[in-house]
Amino acid sequence: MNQSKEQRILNFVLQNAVRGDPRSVVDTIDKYCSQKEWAMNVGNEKGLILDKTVEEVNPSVALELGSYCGYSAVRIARLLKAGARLLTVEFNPEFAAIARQMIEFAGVQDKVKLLEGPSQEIIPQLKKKYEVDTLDFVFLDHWKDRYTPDTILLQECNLLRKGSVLLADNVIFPGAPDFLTYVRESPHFQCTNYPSHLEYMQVEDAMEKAVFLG
Ligand SMILES: O=C(NCCc1nnc(-c2ccc3[nH]cnc3c2)[nH]1)c1cc(-c2ccc(F)cc2)cc(O)c1O
Ligand SMILES: [Mg+2]
Repeated sequence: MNQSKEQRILNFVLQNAVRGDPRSVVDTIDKYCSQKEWAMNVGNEKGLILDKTVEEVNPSVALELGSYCGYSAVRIARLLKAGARLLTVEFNPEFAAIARQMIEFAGVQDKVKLLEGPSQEIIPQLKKKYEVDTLDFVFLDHWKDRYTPDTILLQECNLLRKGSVLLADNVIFPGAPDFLTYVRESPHFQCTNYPSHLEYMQVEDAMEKAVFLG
């Protein structure tokens, strides 16, 4: 049975990147996905916005919704200080299996915990089961119609504190219009838009940063 695109991406990394070197894993995925097969990694242009935001926040506890192949989990984890951790949520078992191997190969497995399942089930478990107090940083990159309900759920579960930073991918393409309306009209969020492009394409996209005001 022939391989999935995600398996081909992983194989290309295993054969061409440097084990234990997160930067080489990220660059190798970008090389494959810009030259051979497009895939929905955040990519290097939006990846730089992600990097700057993670460096600014310098989170002790970060959450990612939508692991996919592990590209952004590796990208985030490589910037985390000693003792900091990233929880990443993936719904699709095939994607989760690929992401686990990608994270392991990059050598960031001690900083990253991949939680398999729907975000709406996992978010309410973060405090008790995963010993989270509050989240310093949340990267939203899962199904675009889940951004708003999960942002509401994070608040309901008291997982955000004054200054918690949400960063959302794809707010223009494929688009998350209800999320933009929700955070921009909410008195509890201070929003900033970062125009960019869809990964590996010349299509307009953007990221939205929403800082929780408490
Ligand atoms: O759908 C996307 N990303 C989501 C994947 C995912 N990986 N994991 C999940 C998950 C994880 C826990 C969940 N819990 C409940 N739903 C869940 C869904 N979702 C996505 C799509 C595109 C895209 C652009 C142009 C096109 F022509 C087609 C597509 C670009 C992007 O940057 C994306 O991020
Ligand atoms: Mg995305």
